[in-house]
Amino acid sequence: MEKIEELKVENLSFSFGFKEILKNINFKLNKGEVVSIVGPSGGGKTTLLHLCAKLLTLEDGKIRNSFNSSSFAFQEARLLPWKNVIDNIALGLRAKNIKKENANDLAKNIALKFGLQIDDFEKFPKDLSGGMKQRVSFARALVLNPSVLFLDEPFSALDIGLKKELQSLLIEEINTNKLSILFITHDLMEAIKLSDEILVLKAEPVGHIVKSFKIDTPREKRDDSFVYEQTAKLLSDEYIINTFELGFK
Ligand SMILES: Nc1ncnc2c1ncn2[C@@H]1O[C@H](COP(=O)(O)OP(=O)(O)OP(=O)(O)O)[C@@H](O)[C@H]1O
Repeated sequence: MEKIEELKVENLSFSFGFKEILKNINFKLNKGEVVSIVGPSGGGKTTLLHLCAKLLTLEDGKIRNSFNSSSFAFQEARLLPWKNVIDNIALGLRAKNIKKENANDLAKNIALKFGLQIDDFEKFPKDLSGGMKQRVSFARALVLNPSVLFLDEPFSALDIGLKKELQSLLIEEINTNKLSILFITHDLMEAIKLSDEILVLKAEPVGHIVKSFKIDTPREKRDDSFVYEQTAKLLSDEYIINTFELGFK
C-alpha cells in the first residue's frame, strides 16, 4: 500500500517568551495541493511556516508531516556569496552525497529550465540581479525534487513577468510531480492563482485562522480575469475586510 503523504496541523499554539503569537491553528495539506496562508504583516505567518518546516520547535499542539522530503524558498534568495550559480543550486544535492559531476549536471539542467543562461553559471551572487538570484533560489529548492515546498513570500520582490514565469514553473511541478506547497503571502492575487485552499490569518488579539476559502477551478484555467474576479469577491468578504483592516475608519 502506498504511504499517504500529508502535513496535518492540529491545535497549534505558539509564543515567543510571554508574547502569544499563534493560537489553536488547524489545517491540512494534501499531496499535490497548495495551501496558502494570507494575512497582514506581523500576524505570525512566517512563524507558522517555520514551525511546519521544523525551523522552530513546536510547543503546543501537533504537526504531522509524512511528506518524503521538503525544501524551501524565501523572500530573499539567501545564496552563499562565495559559491557560483551552479554550486549554489547543487548545494542540497552535494549535502545528499550526490557526486559533484552528477550534481552539477542536474543543477545545469534545472538552471536552464529556470531561465538562467550558460554565461551565468560561473557568476557569483554579487553579480546577479535580484530576479536572477530568485531563479537560482527556486532552482536550488526544486532540484531536490521535494514532495513538499515551503515558500515564504518568494515572489514579493519580483517584476510581474518573472513572477508569472516562476508561478507557471511551479504549476508544472504540481501537475507533473504532484508537488505540494505551503505558501505564505500577503498578496491575495498570488494566493488565488496558485492555491487549492486559502487560510486567512488574523493577528488580533493572537494569530488565528478566521476563514478558509477553497478554489476548485483547475490552476490552468485561472487566467487574469478569473484572478481579478475572485480577488474582487474576496475583497468584499467581511472577514478579509476585517483581517486586513480595509474598512474606512
Ligand atoms: N525570534 C523572535 N523573537 C520574538 N518575537 C518574534 C520573533 N520572530 C517574530 N517575532 C514576533 O512574532 C510576530 C509574528 O511575526 P511573523 O514574522 O511570524 O509575522 P508575519 O505574519 O510573517 O509578518 P510579515 O508578513 O511581516 O513577515 C511579530 O510580532 C514578531 O515581532
